[in-house]
Amino acid sequence: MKKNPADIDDLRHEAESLINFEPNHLDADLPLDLQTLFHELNVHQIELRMQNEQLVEAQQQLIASRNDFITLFDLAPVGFLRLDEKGRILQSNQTVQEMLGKSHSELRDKFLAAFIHADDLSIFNARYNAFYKKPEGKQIELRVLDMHKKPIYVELSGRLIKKQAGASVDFNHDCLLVNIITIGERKKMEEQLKLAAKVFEHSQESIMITAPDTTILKINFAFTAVTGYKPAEVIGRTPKILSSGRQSPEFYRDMWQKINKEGCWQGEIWNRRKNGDLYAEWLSICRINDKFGRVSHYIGIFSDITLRKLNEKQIEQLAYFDPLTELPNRALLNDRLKQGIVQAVRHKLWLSVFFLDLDRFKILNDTLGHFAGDLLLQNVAKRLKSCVRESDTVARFGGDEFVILLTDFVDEQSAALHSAEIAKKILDVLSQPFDLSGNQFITSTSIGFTLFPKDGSSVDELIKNADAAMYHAKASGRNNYQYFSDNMRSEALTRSTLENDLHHALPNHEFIVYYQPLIDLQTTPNQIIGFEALLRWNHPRKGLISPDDFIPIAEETGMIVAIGEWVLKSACKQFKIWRDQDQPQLKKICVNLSARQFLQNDLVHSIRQCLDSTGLDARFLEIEITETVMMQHMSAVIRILQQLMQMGITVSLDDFGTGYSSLTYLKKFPINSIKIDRSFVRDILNDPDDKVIVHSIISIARHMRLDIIAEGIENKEQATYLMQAGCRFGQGFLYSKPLPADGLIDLFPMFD
Ligand SMILES: Nc1nc2c(ncn2[C@@H]2O[C@H](COP(=O)(O)O[C@H]3[C@@H](O)[C@H](n4cnc5c(=O)[nH]c(N)nc54)O[C@@H]3COP(=O)(O)O)[C@@H](O)[C@H]2O)c(=O)[nH]1
Repeated sequence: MKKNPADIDDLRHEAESLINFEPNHLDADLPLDLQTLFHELNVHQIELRMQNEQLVEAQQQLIASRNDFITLFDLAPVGFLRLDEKGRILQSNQTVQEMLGKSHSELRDKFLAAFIHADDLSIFNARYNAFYKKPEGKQIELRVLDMHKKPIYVELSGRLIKKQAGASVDFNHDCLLVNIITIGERKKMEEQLKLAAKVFEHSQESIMITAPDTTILKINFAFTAVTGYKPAEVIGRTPKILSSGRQSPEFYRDMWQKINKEGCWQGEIWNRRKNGDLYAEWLSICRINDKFGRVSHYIGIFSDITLRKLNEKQIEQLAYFDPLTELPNRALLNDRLKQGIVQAVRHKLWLSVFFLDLDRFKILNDTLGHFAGDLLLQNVAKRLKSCVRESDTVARFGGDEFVILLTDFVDEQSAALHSAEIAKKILDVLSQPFDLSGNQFITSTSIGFTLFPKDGSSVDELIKNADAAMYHAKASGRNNYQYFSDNMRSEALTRSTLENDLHHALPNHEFIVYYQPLIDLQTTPNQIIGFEALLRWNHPRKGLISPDDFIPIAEETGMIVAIGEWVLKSACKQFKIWRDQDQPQLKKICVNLSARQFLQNDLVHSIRQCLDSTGLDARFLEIEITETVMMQHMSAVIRILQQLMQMGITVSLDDFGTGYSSLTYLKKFPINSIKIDRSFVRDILNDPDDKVIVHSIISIARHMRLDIIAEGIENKEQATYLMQAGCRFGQGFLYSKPLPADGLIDLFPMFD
């Protein structure tokens, strides 16, 4: 029976009182020996009883602690297995049993291998022996299978238990106590960390991780590739090592303010590589907080955008700058003008727009070549820039045309005054000789300028008006400047109305082709050998408009291509009708082609198509071109003319004598006839110069075996003179004004 602590204390007191026994207290009847013996017996008995009580107590404690241990062993949050040398399970705790979904008896004497995932068995088998013998410091990671054969990641660690002397059957031999913990979460974390590490290392973006004080803790490969710095060279230092000095302290202050306020910042930054080169990076910096909301790290991620920036710059350069002169081109000029207008409106300021055209630039190009022409344009660009402020814009508008934008004038008077001064300066500077690779060249320029807001409110209007003023400068003898006037405004208005109306003329069938007969002067009576097709515009409000008034607009706007095609087709069709009316003396129909038509890609193809569709034989068609057309696009024109000639078409050179009239050109160009301009015919009877010119032209043409046609013959005397001078063909009011096709029938007997 278990004594409670109070009983034990009683006994202990009883024993102590006996131990302290003194003989004079004992029963005097008993001999002293006996009394002593009796006393000792009592003491002994009490001691025995005490020992027994203590033993019982110790046994009870042992059982309790064994039970406690078993509870602890079973319910420990980690699994325990006792394995023998072969890996057989000797004992398992409840945690393992629950993990594997097996009872103790189902596990007992089974090999642990039976519960391991097939793919991990080889690891276990290969390592168990060594693990058993010396488990210290070793772990085996593998997957065991639960009751549903689902793999669970576990880590085994162990301790060898040597057999104990006097141990129970279970422990009378060596065994391995294996500790099993599930590591599924840890594995997941490890996988994620591995993945993150791989992403970090192999990222194309450069990454740098810093401590809260911006000390660099880690960088990746891409960081080294971009900056040239290896980890050992930057870890422990701050990103200042990359600083280029290009960003201001305010820039960095704003950047850090944003990071600390919003958590992230991104933007473009210029830094310096280890080799000293500057580079541009697109950088994002993010603040990483710990669970208490304090900064734990900063992560900087950047990519090198230097090449992209260079490309962008080149593209921008190409898109907005003229490659030859490096001046802003039309697109940038438009942009600057728009901005200038906005600013001027906002601050009530005035602008001035100059339009410049070099005088006789084409002559230089043709005489000294394109290289010299390019050099001149480059030098002109430099000189123009030297005449204005840095904030003004000098742009190349195209060819030999420049536009200058002057800004920030406080009122009209100062704008007009300064513009006039600058115009004079430009005229002076550009009239100084240019040294073009050793060749001295003198040029001049014609300038027109216009003011905002007085003379125009839009970019187009301002340029158009400045251009109109420039034309007036040219017309006033070149090498001067003109300020856009109200007269010019009404001219510009008329022009823009006409341009607008011209767009509708073709679809509204407002064009008519007139024909002027070509006469053989040497036949009696003079025979009509063909016609020149001359376009008329029957404007709905203004009536008949001369081609001189609308052909230049059609040229500039490009409408001439469609209009020219229509004229060609109408003329060919009409001439075919006349030919089919049994008129064998009709040998040619002449059609004027303008410069712009020569620039279209498929001119030859379109002429061929026209002949095919009208059925007119190519030998009846004559193309008229002016010297100006020939000069502007020389090689292209020669090529096209050759192709036309191969088709059987003839070519005549119109307005001869009014342009450059270089004899070299005459030799170069494939032509069949020359037309003497009517300005020489008009005064031929009275003006000795005109006589000389006409005689010279006829003589040249004869030598070159070219036909000669004199234009603008208005009286018989002129006709007789020309005929006697050797001119075979002519046209003019003497014979007929240009008329519509049906008007010609009544005039000439051959049509009867
Ligand atoms: N690209 C194209 N140009 C064309 C076309 N149609 C005409 N034009 C060109 O327009 C210019 C003006 O032509 P137009 O007003 O028709 O004048 C022609 C004649 O009317 C005029 N002429 C003819 N005889 C006389 C005369 O005795 N006296 C006098 N004062 N004028 C006369 O000459 C013009 C013919 O010019 P040309 O072409 O040089 O032979 C003119 O340059 C036309 O070329 C077209 O469809 N496309």
